[in-house]
Amino acid sequence: TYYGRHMYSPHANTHVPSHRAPRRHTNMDNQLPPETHAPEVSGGPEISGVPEVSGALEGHRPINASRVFYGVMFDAGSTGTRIHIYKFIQKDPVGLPVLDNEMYHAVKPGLSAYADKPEEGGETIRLLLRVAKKTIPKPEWPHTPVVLKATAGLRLLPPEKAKALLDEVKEVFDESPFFVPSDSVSIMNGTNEGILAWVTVNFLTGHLYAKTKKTVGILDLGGGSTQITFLPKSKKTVMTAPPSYIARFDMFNDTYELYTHSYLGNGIVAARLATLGALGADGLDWKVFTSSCLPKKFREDCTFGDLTYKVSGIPDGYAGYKLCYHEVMRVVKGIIHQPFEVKGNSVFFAFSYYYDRAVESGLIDGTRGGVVEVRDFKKRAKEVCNKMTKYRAINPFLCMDMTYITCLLKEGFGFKDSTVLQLTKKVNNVETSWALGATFDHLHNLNIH
Ligand SMILES: Nc1nc2c(ncn2[C@@H]2O[C@H](COP(=O)(O)OP(=O)(O)O)[C@@H](O)[C@H]2O)c(=O)[nH]1
Repeated sequence: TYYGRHMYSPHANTHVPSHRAPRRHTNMDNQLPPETHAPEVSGGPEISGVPEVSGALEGHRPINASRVFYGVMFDAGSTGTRIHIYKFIQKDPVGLPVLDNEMYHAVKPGLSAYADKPEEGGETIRLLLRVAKKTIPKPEWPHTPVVLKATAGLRLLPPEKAKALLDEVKEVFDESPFFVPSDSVSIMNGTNEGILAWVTVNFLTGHLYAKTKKTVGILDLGGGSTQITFLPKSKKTVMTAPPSYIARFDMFNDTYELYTHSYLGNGIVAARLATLGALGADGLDWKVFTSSCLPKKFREDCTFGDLTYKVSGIPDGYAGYKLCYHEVMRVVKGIIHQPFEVKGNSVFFAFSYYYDRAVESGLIDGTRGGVVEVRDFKKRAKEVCNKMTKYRAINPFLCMDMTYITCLLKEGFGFKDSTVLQLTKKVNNVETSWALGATFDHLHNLNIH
């Protein structure tokens, strides 16, 4: 539970009147369910978004009663679809709600695998909505917003196929008993994906309340794209970054200026195919794509998005870390921008596939996560690549993935060997993902510009 420390606000309830109303944003959905849609609270603290909900309920509930409400966020990723059901408690009508807990469930493959059969894709959403029905009490269904945001998988599909999938999801939502805001189903842009994951992690770690402006950076490695986001300490980082890598947004009465970028095609699965020279290639029916990053006798069909590729090791050639590093470089060199200050001593939280691969290779414990340095990924990558048969049963791509992660961190972002990575799946039992930040955005008017 998140009483006290995990309030929305850096000031908690007592300082609420010092809040000005966050500016209403234009680019993201922000509506309240029908019965709870309140007029601006007049005379009270000027807060828009969630606190209005409580204002609306004053008429038919005792003023001091705690109210519980829910938010449902779907993460339609390239490798899977996940549902996050958040339960919030509104302790008093004018105070800020508190995140009580999260229910999480995931299915594979992702929506993009259903590019040619959207109805079947919609079925996976129906399945996940059943989890929401089991978790959320029936009387709350009509007040509970359901929102789906898609990431790299749908960004990479031809627009008409992506649209057919989103239309199907919207139909499934409309048939459900939940509240469906307009624009409830969309493809999220990479900048928001980075910002919202940063918001989640800094909220859960308590950095958003501390007035110190001390925050942590985040590294998110998906199947199709990868994101880096941090609050620059040095003006030079901002000045030397490509302008589109600097994003400003308002939250809790503060304006933040973040360095953030999402590299489409640099997620771990897309990077595998690019390393193999298979992304964008023709002749997929007959070509076999080979790599020295794979066990020599390995051969498999790999599906990503709506395409299938034949891949294999090099049966009578060499395999190992050095050759593999050379191969993965083609996915990194000249593509990834090195921010000025990552050579410093900042701490980054790394999750998603950074976490999964660290577990598979034995770098960290699968339940507790852990702290590693960039050099640990490199050392373990070498071990995995030089003992491919040992790790083959766990994951035949482990050498390629670990080598890619090492290359991305060092050659790509330019991290030092000694840079500390906090590998985290959950903070206080809540998943580290952009989904919580996106739910806040929906409920609370983050203003991203
Ligand atoms: N534990 C956990 N893992 C997540 C969550 N969201 C995404 N992931 C992980 O993120 C990785 C896949 O990213 P995905 O969304 O498919 O790729 P993208 O489309 O490129 O962003 C996998 O390692 C997932 O297990 C989450 O909420 N919790």
